[in-house]
Amino acid sequence: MLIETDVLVIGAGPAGSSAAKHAALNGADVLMIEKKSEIGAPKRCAEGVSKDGLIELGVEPSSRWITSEINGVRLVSPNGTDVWLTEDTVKLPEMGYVVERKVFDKHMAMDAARAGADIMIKTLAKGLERKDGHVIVKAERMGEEFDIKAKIVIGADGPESRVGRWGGLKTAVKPKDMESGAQFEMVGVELESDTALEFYFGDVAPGGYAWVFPKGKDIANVGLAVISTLTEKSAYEHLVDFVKNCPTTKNATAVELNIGGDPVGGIIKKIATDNVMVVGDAGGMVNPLTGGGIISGMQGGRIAGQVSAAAVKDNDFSEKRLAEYGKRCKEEIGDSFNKYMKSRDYLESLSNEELDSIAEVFRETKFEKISTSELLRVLVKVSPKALLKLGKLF
Ligand SMILES: Cc1cc2nc3c(=O)[nH]c(=O)nc-3n(C[C@H](O)[C@H](O)[C@H](O)COP(=O)(O)OP(=O)(O)OC[C@H]3O[C@@H](n4cnc5c(N)ncnc54)[C@H](O)[C@@H]3O)c2cc1C
Repeated sequence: MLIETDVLVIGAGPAGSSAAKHAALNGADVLMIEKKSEIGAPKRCAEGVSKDGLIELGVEPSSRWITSEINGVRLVSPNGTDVWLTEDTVKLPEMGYVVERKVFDKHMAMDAARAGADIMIKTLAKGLERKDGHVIVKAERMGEEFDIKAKIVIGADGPESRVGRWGGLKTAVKPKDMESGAQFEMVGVELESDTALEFYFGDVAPGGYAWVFPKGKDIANVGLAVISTLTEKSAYEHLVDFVKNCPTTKNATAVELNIGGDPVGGIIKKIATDNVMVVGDAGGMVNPLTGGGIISGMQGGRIAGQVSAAAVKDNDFSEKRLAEYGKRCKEEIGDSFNKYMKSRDYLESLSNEELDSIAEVFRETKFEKISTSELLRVLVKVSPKALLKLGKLF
């Protein structure tokens, strides 16, 4: 069997669905394939998304996939000192809603289908080759093997992406830039507030942080991410210790376990070549500080969809034509990642004691509104290296 299409999207996560939707809206014939039988499940995500991000993407919030609305954060230092900030005081990425990914992802795939994209579930891409200016992708569904001929392939196949590599892109992520995440969805969580995201810093999660994201009165995603080169223990072992020792979770029960990688090294240098583009986690479109990649992946997907459809109209699928995609991703997403990368380096350099002193000072400070320069002024008071590491950002 041979299926022909203009644009083939491999992977129906948020980035893939966004790419498929925008390629279809811009006139391309689009097929999206997904290896799993249920789009969005199992999740590998704490499910936090920003309201502003959804608005910017034109996605209407829906009670079908919102589990809780968030209006603040609780930041907890290693000795338990906590700082509460509300959304009126500070704008934080990934703050707005905690969603149900298995409903959210399906909703985004439905949007792509409504825009005109075809979807094949339970369909695995196994490899690709270029032939006569096109790409032939080997695929398998329910034991049947077949070929898909496409003008452009968009690899939206997540953190363990193989599509880019098949197409000749260097998508491998260095271990120091790959966070390992482990998370329980838990019930019986004794939340201080069911409208605030909780973040825990320090040795609980070397190179990352631990989180409690509420999904109901006593339900939450409780997880953490670590950089494996900075710790002897696995993310799962850190998580078990965290849950046992954290007052919020020590009496809670897990009903789901999620394990997954999160590439936090920024967008890979080259994200498009002849006939092939990568998007979302596959292209490193993850906020290096927070590890959040839903919104940025969807933004990348929108650009990939628009550029691929325009390239189809021009009948030009060359690396040169698709370079517009890399350029726009850098301008619209990548440049903002640089400051998050520096903030992550700074955070990583702080000892437990320094984190505790910063938390103490923040607790005492009455912030009207935290501007970045105000934040730096307070940080420099307690941690002079803040100026060194972050000074040029503000
Ligand atoms: C523990 C953890 C917590 C996180 N928390 C957050 C958070 O709170 N907020 C946030 O914004 N981000 C979070 N992230 C990151 C977020 O989950 C990802 O950035 C996001 O899912 C990326 O979307 P994507 O579409 O690029 O990839 P994915 O969502 O991974 O989708 C890729 C899809 O491709 C499919 N696929 C793969 N290979 C093939 C193949 N060969 N053929 C067919 N289909 C294939 C997969 O089955 C999958 O459905 C977290 C990540 C982790 C690990």
